[in-house]
Amino acid sequence: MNVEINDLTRRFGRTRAVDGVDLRTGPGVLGLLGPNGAGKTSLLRMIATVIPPSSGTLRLLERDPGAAGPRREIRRRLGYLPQDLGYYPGFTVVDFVEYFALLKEVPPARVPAAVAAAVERVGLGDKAKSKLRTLSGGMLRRAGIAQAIVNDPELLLFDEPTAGLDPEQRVEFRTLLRDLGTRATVVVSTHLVEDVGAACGEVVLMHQGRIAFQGTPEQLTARGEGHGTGDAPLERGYSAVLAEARS
Ligand SMILES: Nc1ncnc2c1ncn2[C@@H]1O[C@H](COP(=O)(O)OP(=O)(O)OP(=O)(O)O)[C@@H](O)[C@H]1O
Repeated sequence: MNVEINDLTRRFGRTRAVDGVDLRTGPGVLGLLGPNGAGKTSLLRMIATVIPPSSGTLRLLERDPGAAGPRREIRRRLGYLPQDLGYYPGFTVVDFVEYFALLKEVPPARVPAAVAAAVERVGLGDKAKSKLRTLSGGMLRRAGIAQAIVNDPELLLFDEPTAGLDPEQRVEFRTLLRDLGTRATVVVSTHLVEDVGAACGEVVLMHQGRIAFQGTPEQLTARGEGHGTGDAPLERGYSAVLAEARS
């Protein structure tokens, strides 16, 4: 199992952003759904080793991120696209992705090819030498995806990766997700249930810091049959589960 989480809780003052979550997952694409404030970002940040849990246990890539040595190794082998990634405006796309490759300790001799491959994979080959300040929001998001995949990670965490992408790019990104999920564990937080239907083998729906549903997209769809509101079957499943969690 690449991710093993037991009774994980993260508090911010009196708020329990994540409240007793259990989750185990191996290779494949896992979609993380839930309304604003459900705890998706907080859960991803703990898995990304950016914030520690308040309580509970977390094992990543068979290692304990609470200890400095294993945490460093986990960080070398993971990729993370946060919701609001900072960009140095004067960097080119290549400078930016290369910077992350070096942070992740990709062997220097392999960096140029790894950077070129990541930039191509997100469709930014023709913008490789462009300064970040000249890119559109969607292109910046793709540069962010490139930095997350540059080290060929075994654990990939995307926080709302399709926000700002145009429809064609979103479709291409879903193809990339499916491809990445054949080898890595990919956890993707999104508000777009279409992303989940198209790219995820498994879905977790969070509500108030807890897991309200875990299963396949088909199982979530089944929860909406006959009730639930929404234009698409998955949306009806989503709303039916949330309505039940709130009642
Ligand atoms: N650094 C923080 N300090 C204080 N409260 C926080 C912090 N981060 C998150 N929270 C709170 O924790 C709860 C969960 O937030 P989180 O960002 O994890 O949810 P989310 O599901 O990612 O939401 P969204 O869909 O809006 O991105 C919210 O009530 C939020 O206000």
